[in-house]
Amino acid sequence: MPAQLLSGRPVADAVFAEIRPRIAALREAGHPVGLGTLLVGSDDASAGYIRMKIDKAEELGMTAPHIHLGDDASQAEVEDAVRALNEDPEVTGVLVQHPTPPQIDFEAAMLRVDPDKDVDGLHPVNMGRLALGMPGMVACTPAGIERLLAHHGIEVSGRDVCILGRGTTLGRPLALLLSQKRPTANAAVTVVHTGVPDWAEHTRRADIVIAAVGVPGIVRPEHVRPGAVVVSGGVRYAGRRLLPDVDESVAEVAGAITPRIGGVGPTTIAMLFKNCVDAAERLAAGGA
Ligand SMILES: Nc1nc(=O)c2c([nH]1)NC[C@@H]1CN(c3ccc(C(=O)N[C@@H](CCC(=O)O)C(=O)O)cc3)C=[N+]21
Repeated sequence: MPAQLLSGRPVADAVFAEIRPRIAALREAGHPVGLGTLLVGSDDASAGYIRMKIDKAEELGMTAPHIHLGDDASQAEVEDAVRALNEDPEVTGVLVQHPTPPQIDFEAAMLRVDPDKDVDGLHPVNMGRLALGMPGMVACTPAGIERLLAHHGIEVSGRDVCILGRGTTLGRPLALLLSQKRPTANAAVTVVHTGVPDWAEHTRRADIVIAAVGVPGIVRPEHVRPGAVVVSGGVRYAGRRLLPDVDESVAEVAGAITPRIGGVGPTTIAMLFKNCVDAAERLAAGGA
């Protein structure tokens, strides 16, 4: 039986349908809803992603102030730009596009983002809120994956979820998120990584395998139990071609699997905008 395809597009559409009226209501009441983006350097792929986010923001009726600094920007210039976005009342969400040029300390720049405008959910304050189960901005790719599984009716609660990778943008926050006590989470989460040579022993036991590595094709059919749910979350690009962590042949054994294109990616973008609208509503209500 062919694997059920876990498309991210209908999930993203559902999120957009949910936030459109909320954006309209904010605008009608005279409140700003804006995604402020900062791009440092001239990487083509990054410029393309930023363009896509700005176009989507405008299509949703949001403003999208943008700051673009050159390849040779200094740390001080980057942090000044972050401060300008933080202080701009039109900006309710701030995004610093990753990666930045080598002379820039991305984490130090992230620390300067106002946690209540941190739509990427990557600021240590928001990571801390996630770890403590406090309300706050959740990183977009993990939030999108929880939503994707819920949308497609994949039961997560009480089941064995194995996450491959412990990176700060995906594996680490996803493990925190899916172990929270909520109906669409509540899982028995295992995290495997480069320190676990027999990682396949763990993935083979899991009901749900989530790859969050960024190593193309690392997950192969022999690494998953027949019928398991497989989510390909890691992104690596060769030029503009997306190379997923999960090899295409896994579809022959999986019970359900994300497609190479139109899987986790669209849900990530949708959650970015949902975070931005959540932030705008909190700011409109007079603080976080
Ligand atoms: N501060 C920051 N936040 C980010 O969220 C962030 C970032 N920096 N830097 C770059 C990565 C990459 N990223 C993508 C999100 C969605 C798709 C996406 O929707 N891709 C489509 C198209 C795939 C294709 O045709 O290549 C898909 O998966 O179907 C791709 C890439 C967000 N990133």
